[in-house]
Amino acid sequence: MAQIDRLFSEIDPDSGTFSFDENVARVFDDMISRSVPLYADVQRSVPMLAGLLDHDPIRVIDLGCSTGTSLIHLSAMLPQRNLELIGVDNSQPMLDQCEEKLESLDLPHRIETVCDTVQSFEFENASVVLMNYTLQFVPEGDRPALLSRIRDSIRPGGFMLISEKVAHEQATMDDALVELYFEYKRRQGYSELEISRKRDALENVLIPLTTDQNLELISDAGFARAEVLLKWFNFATFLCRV
Ligand SMILES: Nc1ncnc2c1ncn2[C@@H]1O[C@H](C[S@+](CC[C@H]([NH3+])C(=O)[O-])CC(=O)[O-])[C@@H](O)[C@H]1O
Ligand SMILES: O=C(O)C(=O)Cc1ccccc1
Repeated sequence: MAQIDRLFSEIDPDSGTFSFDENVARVFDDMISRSVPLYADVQRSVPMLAGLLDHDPIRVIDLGCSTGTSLIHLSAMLPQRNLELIGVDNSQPMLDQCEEKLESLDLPHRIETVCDTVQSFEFENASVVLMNYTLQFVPEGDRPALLSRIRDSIRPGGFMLISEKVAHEQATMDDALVELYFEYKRRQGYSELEISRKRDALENVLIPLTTDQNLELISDAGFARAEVLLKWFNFATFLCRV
């Protein structure tokens, strides 16, 4: 079980730049569910959308799988389907938490995890590629080639589901959306100190693009259709079909 996220609550001279280390991994499930609006809805949408496919097997690659939440949902919600579930993450501490969760559950499918970067991991024949809140951590210059590789790996009928924190092209509107997001975090029990320290730690680590920039990248990668499936102020989920 993830511990309560109090990572940024005390002044700690060691913590500067955000990274997916042991300290983050230990609290990650609590951190992401309290920090990402619509997170539970995105997770629920994964088996709903994958379950619509007539692929057999349904092969799902989760890029930036963290503690395996989406893959676990898929297995639990689609017990009768033939699923191949593969999670990729370059943080071993996150994958250790994932393994711990998998050991405590009795799931109907095997979930394979791979410690690698999404830029170098090679995969093919995917029904579904998930990339929820992960592209924002990939250097901007690497994003076009990664999206093209994902596009080329997806079988006819399949899709990519991608969620991102998004920026607004207009600075005043962007400031307003960020303030609304900080209000959301206050309602989730985070203090001013925790909010501002995490904002500083994420600077130059989490680099959001605008909704239109993301749609353009997705289209340039060769996806036939992309639509905004869910949106909460500065968070968006894109359904991208081949
Ligand atoms: N280049 C990279 N290569 C591989 N993994 C990476 C890379 N950069 C970051 N990661 C990994 O991407 C994950 C991002 S979290 C995803 C949540 C999950 N999808 C969820 O739906 O619960 C989102 C967040 O923390 O905001 C972390 O586990 C990183 O280690
Ligand atoms: O907390 C934030 O500011 C976020 O953008 C969400 C988040 C969630 C988990 C790790 C990093 C960022």
